[in-house]
Amino acid sequence: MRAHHAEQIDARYALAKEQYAALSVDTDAALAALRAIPVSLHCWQGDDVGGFERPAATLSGGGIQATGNYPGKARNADELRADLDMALSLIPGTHRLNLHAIYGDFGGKFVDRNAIQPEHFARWIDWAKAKGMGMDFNPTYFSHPKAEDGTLSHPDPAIRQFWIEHGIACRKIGEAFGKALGTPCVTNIWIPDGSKDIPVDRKAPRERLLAALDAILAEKIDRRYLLDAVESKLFGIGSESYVVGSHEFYMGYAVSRQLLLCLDAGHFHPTEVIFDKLSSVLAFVPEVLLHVSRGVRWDSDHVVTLTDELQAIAQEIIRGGYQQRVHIGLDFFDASINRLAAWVIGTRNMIKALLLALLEPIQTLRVSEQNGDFTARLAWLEEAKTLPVGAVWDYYCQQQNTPVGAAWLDAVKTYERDVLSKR
Ligand SMILES: C[C@H](O)[C@H](O)[C@@H](O)C(=O)CO
Ligand SMILES: [Mn+2]
Repeated sequence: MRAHHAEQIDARYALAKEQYAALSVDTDAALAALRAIPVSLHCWQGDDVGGFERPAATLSGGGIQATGNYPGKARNADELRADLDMALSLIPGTHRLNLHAIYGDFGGKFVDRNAIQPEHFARWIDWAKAKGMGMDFNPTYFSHPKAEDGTLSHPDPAIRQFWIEHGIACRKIGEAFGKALGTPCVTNIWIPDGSKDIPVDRKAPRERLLAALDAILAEKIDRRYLLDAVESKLFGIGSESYVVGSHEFYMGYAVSRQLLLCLDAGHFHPTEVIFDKLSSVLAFVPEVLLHVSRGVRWDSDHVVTLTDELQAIAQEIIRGGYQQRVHIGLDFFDASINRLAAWVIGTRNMIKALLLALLEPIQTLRVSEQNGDFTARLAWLEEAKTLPVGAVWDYYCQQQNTPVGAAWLDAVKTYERDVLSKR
């Protein structure tokens, strides 16, 4: 029965391949290109951004929130690894893991943020190495008593120094990941510093942040191991009137220091989109980190769905040939649905969007545009939407030994019954 199903998938793929070939699209080449694009899965979807610094730690402050109370969240790093193993088995391709600093294996001891070391992440390195995956990293500038009213822009030099030391420690950990795994670790700095109501002094915190970032980044680390990124935000919960690390601040900083700029899809005005920023920003910074997310009203972090914006982001990456310069990371946290399903839905959607972009009849589109035939350009952009991408996607999932169609949901439900419900 399964073999028959597999034959049907092959047959549907053969027909789709012919249809795309008639438009000069090589589906085999598209799938080979797709396999080479990793998506960095964010560890924090697995436990609502709690981390494992202390037993039963929860997210506090930072202007971010995971709403919902779905049962079965990971309570320690072993459970998180098991959940990730399960989720990754349902996602085609080889991807990456994006860890936050609060997710170390701390062995039951409290290790403060400025004292974390690569050894606290040795088990993650072994886990990733065994899977042939790369890892990315983030200092954690929230959920800590010293982060209650600012971090790198804090007026108190002692507090700033503590967080500078955390940033330095995290870059060392990122470097260790890069060395051990043979692929550079993108280490992304995001801080929540800001103000609920209208500040009088917008200047001094930004000057302090700039100096603190320079102190963190003072040591040059080989780009074969570590890539530094900085992430802006428009507003957070409790920082509605002012965010120190605004877009203009980090854009200027990344350009002047030639760092990666992180563009989080949920960090701009509600109707502002990031796809059109890629070709602009990449004219001035060497590489970009994406935090692919879905903003809904005030929340920047809903599970990624196959929206127009997601498709446009993927199109810009592929059309621009930016696969080596754009690092795709995910950033959402939803505690109201099965957390593994959230990873699987969001990641599969990201990959589907890339596949759609790789299957565009790009030659026809480009020639139409070059000839000024905008009628044909619009016509083909619309025709492309109903080409048989589903047949190519199913074939890819089968080829990668991952469930075809919604079969992944059965696996998640079984895992929920056998594992998550017992936590
Ligand atoms: C947990 C992450 O650091 C966080 O989501 C950050 O990337 C962000 O986007 C904050 O809104
Ligand atoms: Mn983000």
